[in-house]
Amino acid sequence: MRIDALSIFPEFFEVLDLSLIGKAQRDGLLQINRVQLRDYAFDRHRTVDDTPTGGGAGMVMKPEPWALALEDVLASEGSAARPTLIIPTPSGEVFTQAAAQELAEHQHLVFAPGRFEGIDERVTDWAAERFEVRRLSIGDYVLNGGEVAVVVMVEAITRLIPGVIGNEESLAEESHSDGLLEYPVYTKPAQWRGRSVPEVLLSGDHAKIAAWRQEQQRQRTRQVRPDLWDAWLENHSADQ
Ligand SMILES: Nc1ccc2ncsc2c1
Repeated sequence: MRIDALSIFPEFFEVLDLSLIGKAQRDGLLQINRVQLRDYAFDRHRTVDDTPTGGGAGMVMKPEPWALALEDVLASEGSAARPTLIIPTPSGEVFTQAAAQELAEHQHLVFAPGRFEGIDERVTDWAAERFEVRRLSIGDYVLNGGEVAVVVMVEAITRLIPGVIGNEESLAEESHSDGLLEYPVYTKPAQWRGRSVPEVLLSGDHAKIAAWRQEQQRQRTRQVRPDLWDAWLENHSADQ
């Protein structure tokens, strides 16, 4: 997979050179290009924003630097396939594990995180003629920009690429991978500050342990995320 991450603060993406995502790049499973948007602003101050047309507070990101940067990405695109342009925005569809799993199948993802009050809307319309455009939100709260959302989405997506995390089996048992929250985990010592590991986990009975873990997932999901629990029940009504 190739990823292009465009921003006026590309330093945010240096964290992706760490740990498993960094190793995946070194192993050739992944290529992440960081692009400085200001390299596509050619006035003396390399301006990327301007006042909102129609008035209002703050500043809006100018369209031209984005179009020039995205055209360079397209020019360097090796395959005939249209790259997927992900615009992180609080007004987008919610990014979920299902979205991460779908996007992990794509060969080329381009991220265009805005700052200020957002990017001139015409960039989205222009890009839709050249990319598959997805406007995605990581949740309902206020951020100063989309760069941290890019880091969240890149980690969630790229960890699903075969070979990126050593233990592929663990993927199947994680929160949201099967629609349920994950079960509680324990390790040694069996007794810690007066607290014991659940007996069943010491039984060696793998069937009992699996059943206990499944029940823990269901209880935790029902208590903490009734929305997920209702969806899970709907999808598993035949099992009940
Ligand atoms: N404020 C805010 C909230 C969610 C979100 N997702 C992608 S960019 C963004 C910005």
